[in-house]
Amino acid sequence: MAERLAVSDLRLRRTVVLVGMMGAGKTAVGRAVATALSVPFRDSDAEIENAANMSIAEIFARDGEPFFRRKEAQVIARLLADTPAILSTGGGAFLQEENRRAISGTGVSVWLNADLSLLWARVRHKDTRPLLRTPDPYGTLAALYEARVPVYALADIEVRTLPRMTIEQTAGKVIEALRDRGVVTPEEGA
Ligand SMILES: Nc1ncnc2c1ncn2[C@@H]1O[C@H](COP(=O)(O)OP(=O)(O)O)[C@@H](O)[C@H]1O
Ligand SMILES: O=C(O)C1=C[C@@H](OP(=O)(O)O)[C@@H](O)[C@H](O)C1
Ligand SMILES: [Mg+2]
Repeated sequence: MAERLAVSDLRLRRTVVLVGMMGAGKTAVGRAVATALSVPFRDSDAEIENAANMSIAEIFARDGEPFFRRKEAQVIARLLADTPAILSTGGGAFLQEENRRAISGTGVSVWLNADLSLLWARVRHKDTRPLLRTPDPYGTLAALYEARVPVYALADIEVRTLPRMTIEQTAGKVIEALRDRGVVTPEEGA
């Protein structure tokens, strides 16, 4: 009987783009998936922050959300043109049709889907997300969730993330889904 392949024997065929709400774990899980597969990890927010030498909150405050969205689209297009990698996006990226088209052209989208209660538990004590700087951050998060879920549902693959799952367990679930879809395949000769 064939032995089970180690994760390191797998090859990534296309860039995997993690999409979903703030707090779903796109950044944390994306990094863990990349580590497990020994492929590069990119995060569109981090790319924008590094290029501007400012935090996302500072960019929103100084240049506004439309400026941020233009930068985000540029970064995503640039990273999709690179060799296959794991690319975590910010929660609003997939809402833009331009980005969805670019992603479906060369990459594969994975919706990291978490319940609103879990998202809230993860983001409520952080002040790094400018869209939640409102008098009613829970109400704002809930409204964004309602509006965005139908768009995230357009992603190629959905992976549910549950409260008791560790980052590594969720990453394992993502890798399993990628194997099922042939996005990661056995390395030739492995
Ligand atoms: N099992 C888990 N899966 C994903 N994230 C988790 C998990 N447990 C805790 N977290 C934490 O949730 C927070 C939000 O995760 P993050 O990756 O920043 O989400 P996103 O990039 O989708 O906004 C981080 O502090 C992360 O470490
Ligand atoms: O949902 C959004 O519109 C945003 C999500 C953030 O990224 P995370 O989803 O990684 O928190 C960041 O891009 C920005 O604050 C806007
Ligand atoms: Mg993130």
